[in-house]
Amino acid sequence: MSDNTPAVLCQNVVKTYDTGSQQITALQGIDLEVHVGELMMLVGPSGCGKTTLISVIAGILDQDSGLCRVFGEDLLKLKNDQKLKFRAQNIGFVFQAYNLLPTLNAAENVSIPLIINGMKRREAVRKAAAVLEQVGLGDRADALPAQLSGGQQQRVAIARALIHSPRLIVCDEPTSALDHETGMHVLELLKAVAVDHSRALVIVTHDARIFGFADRIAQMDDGKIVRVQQSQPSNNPGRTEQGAHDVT
Ligand SMILES: Nc1ncnc2c1ncn2[C@@H]1O[C@H](COP(=O)(O)OP(=O)(O)OP(=O)(O)O)[C@@H](O)[C@H]1O
Repeated sequence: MSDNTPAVLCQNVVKTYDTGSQQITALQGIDLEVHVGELMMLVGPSGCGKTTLISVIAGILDQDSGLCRVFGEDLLKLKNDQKLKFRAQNIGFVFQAYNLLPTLNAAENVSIPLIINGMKRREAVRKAAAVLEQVGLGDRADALPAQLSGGQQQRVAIARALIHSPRLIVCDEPTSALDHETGMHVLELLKAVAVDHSRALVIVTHDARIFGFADRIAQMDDGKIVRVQQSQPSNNPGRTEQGAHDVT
C-alpha cells in the first residue's frame, strides 16, 4: 500500500437486491473516496442506499459490479477465510440494530473482536471492561443486552467496534438512541480514533447534531452520491449542515 492509498475507494459500484418478485437497484454506480485520517458522513433520505453502501465497503455484502477497495484491498478477490480475517483485523462495524449476542454480557460482547484475533478470553474481557469505561458503561460490564437500554446497547456496539483498533470504522446511525450529551461524547471518542491519521471512519447518520464532526459529508439519493461537501472547521460540533460548503 502506497502512502496515498485511500482508506476506501469505490468506483462505479452497483448493487441490486432480487426479492423474487422484484429487483431493487440500491446502488446505481457509486464513486467515493475516503482518505486516511478522515471522518466521512453519509447522509440521505431513507431507502437511498446508505446501509447497502457501507455493507459493501465493510465486506458484509458483495457488489454486483464496480470496484471497492479498503486500504488497497479488493475484498471481492479474497477467499472467504481471507476476507473474514481481513475484516476481523481491519474493520469495526456498528450495526443500526446493534447485533449484540443476547447470551453474552456487555464485556463479553465487546471482547469478541479481540478473541477472534487470537487474544485469550480473560485478557480480552478485561480490555473490554476498560473500553466500556470509556463509553460510560464501566458499571454495566456484567449486564446482558436485554438488561440494557437501547442507548446503552448502542454504546456497547460502539465499544465492540473500537476495541481492536481497526483501521476502518463503519457506523450505521451510531447516535440514534443517544441523548445529546452522550452522543457528543461518543462522537468525540470516534473522532479521536480517526484523527490518529492511520485510520478512517464512515458514519451513516440522519443526526444533524453531529454533522460538525465530519471532515466531509457525502449526500446520497436514489442509489447515487449526488454531492460531497467539505465540513468547515468549527468549535461547535453541534451545528447543522448549513455550516458545510460544496467541494469543487
Ligand atoms: N435485503 C434486502 N432485500 C431487498 N431489498 C433491500 C434489502 N435491503 C435493502 N433493500 C432495499 O434497497 C434500498 C436501499 O436500502 P438501504 O437500507 O441501503 O437504504 P438506507 O438509505 O440505509 O435506508 P434507511 O435510512 O431507512 O436505513 C431500499 O429500497 C430498500 O428497500
